[in-house]
Amino acid sequence: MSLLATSLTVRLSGRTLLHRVTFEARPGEVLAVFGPSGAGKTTLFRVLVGELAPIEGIVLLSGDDITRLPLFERARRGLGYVPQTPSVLPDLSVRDNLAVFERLTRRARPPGSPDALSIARDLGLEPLLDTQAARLSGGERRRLEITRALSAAPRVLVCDEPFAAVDPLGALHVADRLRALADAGATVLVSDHHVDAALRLCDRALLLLDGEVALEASPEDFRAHPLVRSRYAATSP
Ligand SMILES: Nc1ncnc2c1ncn2[C@@H]1O[C@H](COP(=O)(O)OP(=O)(O)OP(=O)(O)O)[C@@H](O)[C@H]1O
Repeated sequence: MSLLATSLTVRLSGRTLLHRVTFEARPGEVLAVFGPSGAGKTTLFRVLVGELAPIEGIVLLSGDDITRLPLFERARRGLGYVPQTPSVLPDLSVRDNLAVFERLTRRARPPGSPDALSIARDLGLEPLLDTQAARLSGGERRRLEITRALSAAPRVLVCDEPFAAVDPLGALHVADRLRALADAGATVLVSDHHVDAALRLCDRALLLLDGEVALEASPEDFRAHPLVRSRYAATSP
């Protein structure tokens, strides 16, 4: 499923947080959204998933206008979301967190899509299945949130900082899983300040500056672009 954003504009408390943001993310690809803190990445993702309404612009999912649909309705259509802020149920075990989410998001999963326990195993969570989520480290919690999102076999996955607090080896496993999801035909959006990991994973990269798309490029061109180097990251060649 493609995700098309056209001219998205968000204004809150008298400030313009997004201005005419337009891009398309296509099935089979990973699109990375980069930008300095405060550039508007989380704001953009919240608009895409239905947590925040734009004052202008539209979001199309596979050609359908979903701009006014609530988050749960978008989820039902196959739009998954890993928010930036913690979203586990702290009193439940890892296993029960996965089971509750599976019940909530039950929808026809494509044949052959991996189940929650096999994803949990791949992401190193197997020894923690009976641990209370409140006792997880930041990186372990992040891997649980990603496992949960992947277990719904989303057709579009919007992932806000998937590598946050995840150690380097864990980040490789997370990246492999996100790549596999895209290779199976899903559309994946990520935003993360782990620039190297995200650039290795993505097919295309956007740079958001002050709420506007300043650049759209291949990972190679993005890495070398003067605007990226001067305004965001001193990337290694
Ligand atoms: N509810 C709100 N009301 C007013 N301003 C807000 C609100 N939520 C966020 N902002 C502001 O919008 C701007 C963009 O925030 P956003 O969280 O989208 O940035 P970001 O690019 O995701 O940053 P980071 O990389 O630090 O996560 C920030 O300046 C933030 O202070």
